[in-house]
Amino acid sequence: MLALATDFHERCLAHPTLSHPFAHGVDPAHVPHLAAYWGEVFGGPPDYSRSHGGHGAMIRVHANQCDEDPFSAAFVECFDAAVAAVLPGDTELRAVLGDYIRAATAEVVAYMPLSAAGPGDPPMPRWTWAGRQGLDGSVSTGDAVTRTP
Ligand code: HEM
Repeated sequence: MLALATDFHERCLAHPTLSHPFAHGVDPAHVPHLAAYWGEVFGGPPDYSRSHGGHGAMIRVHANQCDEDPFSAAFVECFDAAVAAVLPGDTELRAVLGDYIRAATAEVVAYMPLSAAGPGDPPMPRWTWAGRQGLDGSVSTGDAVTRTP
């Protein structure tokens, strides 16, 4: 997760669209925070929830920033490229990570408008080989349910 977050963040800083939100200067702990967040989403220890306020805090970092979304496509593009550069060339892994980042980006962007209501205290999303895991343990993301857990 640290390797993925490091590669991904370098791509964001180098991207003509994504460099702007980071131009004010970035917390040096951003990459480890991102790695901890993704680690928790993919079944690792709940470090981000314990130490950084959980999913709601992550959403709030991005909330009420702007009414337009110039970022989603670039964010997904950088993530897909980082996955290809850092993780094994496994088709199923790439597919489920691709599903994940598109869903996660859509959620973050939904809170970006200046007038958007806050997220409250949502649970950390959990993703497995079978896609997003529901609070009741069910899974749901289109064809992802056919994958071997
Ligand atoms: C949609 C485009 C997005 C943009 C432009 C964006 C930009 C940013 C920026 C500027 C920061 C603050 C960095 C700092 O100063 O420390 C940040 C923090 C963060 N972002 Fe994003 N982000 C986006 C989407 C996402 C998504 C989809 C996720 C999760 C999948 C995410 C996870 C995080 C996390 C975990 C942090 C660190 C928060 C902390 O320090 O606790 N971001 N993001």
